[in-house]
Amino acid sequence: MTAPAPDDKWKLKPHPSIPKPDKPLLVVVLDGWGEGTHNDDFNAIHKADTPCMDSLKEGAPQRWRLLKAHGTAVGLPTDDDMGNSEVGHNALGAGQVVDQGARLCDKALESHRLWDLDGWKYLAPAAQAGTLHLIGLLSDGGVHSRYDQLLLLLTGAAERGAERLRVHCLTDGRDVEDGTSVQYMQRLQKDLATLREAAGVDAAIASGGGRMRVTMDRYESDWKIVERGWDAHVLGEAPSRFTDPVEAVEKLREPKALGGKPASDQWLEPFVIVGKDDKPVGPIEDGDAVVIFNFRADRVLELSRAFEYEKFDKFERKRHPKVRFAGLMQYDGEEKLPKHFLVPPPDIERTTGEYLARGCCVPTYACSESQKIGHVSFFWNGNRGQPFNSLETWHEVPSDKNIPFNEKPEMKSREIADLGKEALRSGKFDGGQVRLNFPNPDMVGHTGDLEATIVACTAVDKCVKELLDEVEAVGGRWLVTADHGNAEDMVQRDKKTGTPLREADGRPRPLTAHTLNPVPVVIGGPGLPDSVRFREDLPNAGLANVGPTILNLLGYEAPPHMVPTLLA
Ligand SMILES: O=C(O)[C@H](O)COP(=O)(O)O
Ligand SMILES: [Mn+2]
Ligand SMILES: [Mn+2]
Repeated sequence: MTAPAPDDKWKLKPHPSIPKPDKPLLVVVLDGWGEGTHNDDFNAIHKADTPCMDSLKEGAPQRWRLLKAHGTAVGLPTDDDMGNSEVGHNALGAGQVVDQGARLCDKALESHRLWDLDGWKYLAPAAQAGTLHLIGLLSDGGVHSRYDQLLLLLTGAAERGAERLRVHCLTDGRDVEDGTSVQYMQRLQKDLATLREAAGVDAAIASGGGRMRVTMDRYESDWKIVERGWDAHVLGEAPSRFTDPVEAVEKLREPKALGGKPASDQWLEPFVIVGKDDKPVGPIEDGDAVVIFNFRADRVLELSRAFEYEKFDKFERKRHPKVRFAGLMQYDGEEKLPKHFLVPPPDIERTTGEYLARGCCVPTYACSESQKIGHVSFFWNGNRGQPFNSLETWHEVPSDKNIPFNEKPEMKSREIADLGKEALRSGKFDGGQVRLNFPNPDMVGHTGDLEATIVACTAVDKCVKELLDEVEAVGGRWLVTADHGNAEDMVQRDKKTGTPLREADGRPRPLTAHTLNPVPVVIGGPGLPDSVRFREDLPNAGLANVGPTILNLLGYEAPPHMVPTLLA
């Protein structure tokens, strides 16, 4: 295939002092690798064997620094919001801080503008004549959804003629403390009772299940997860049927064996709520309205396809109701999926990837395993599901299916490292970028299993060492960073003192969620002129500053709309 010709619109000026490399720039994202404030037994990175990352931190202080990876630095509503992969990779790749989904939805709900937009106007007739179904993650995590937004959607719809409302809840335990599914169900039951009372509507919880087992798969890692959700939410079919949603999660959490651990909220089996007549209270029927109330794309794109497309072969839908379907946001702007949405998504334009592909015409190789391939491609390129052109190669290593990743903490890090080394050696990406994401610190961190996360961080550090050695051998350059914290803090702590919190029996209370900690960024490589180092006048730099820095490391000046480079 002939290489695309440079498009003048996307050309970048050569960097005044950093020559274009004739070898690749390696970019490594260690997913969930934060810089902890507590170097104690619950900091899996501190406890892991990490000679490579330690040496990078000690070796070249002018080429190692911390970056903000949470809150407003990555476009989230407040600085109490933890970072996450979506906003993190968006910022890294775009070199800009954009208002992210959570914030855009907050604004549209607070101003009531949401109800005047096309998305609601499309849903309204079906919401008023039929049942309005809301499907999404039930928690305050603020990573995929947020409880208060669900409540505003319910009350707003009821005020605008929706008389029958059904909520299909995925339980969390990943972005919030495990076990809180019970409280969230109780809270929703109470709020729905108030809504029934105040607005005289018929509102109820209709189905649910654990987010890692039901509905919220991503990057087509395991369509069975979506199928379980389809059966429960749409068909009203699940192995477990309950009349009471709180009892449902309590029972499904019960330890399998006497004295065993309760089941994680993340992995609860699907359930359907039935009435006294033992019939499901809220299957989805022709003429209904359906809205997914997650604002984040990756874990609801597959369910969206199942609702949106006549032609569908990923699992047997058995019945495909004719509904008016919308997302809280549009989850893929290129695929226009879903066609209808309540709030316009973040508008992430003129990203580093587009300049490099269309104007500089340098090659990019992006690789990770299924669980994070979309992070280094889709999110990195500003929520675009296709490469900009043939200069971009996206390579997915299939992840293990349907296992809690603490059972195999090395995940596919070995394969990713080997593919990265091959790409570096191949010559195919000279002058361009070899970009890798290692999911381990995050995916294993989310299980709350401290020992497994220590193994995960040790494995990843070894991979980084091998990759940097390969860059040394080929004479390239490298940048290593992360997208948010997770593994560096594996225990819930007293907010004031930082003391680890414990259960009644003294066991530490695991922290499965991301953190608000900064992340490291470090540069180097034999191809980098000795004069290149980090500037000291950007104390509040964040992930977005990595974007222009990557362009500089590739020998280009960054375009003026991006945030400042990290380089002096
Ligand atoms: O989707 C998930 O796995 C978590 O909610 C967020 O994790 P990520 O932002 O690291 O993907
Ligand atoms: Mn992440
Ligand atoms: Mn995560």
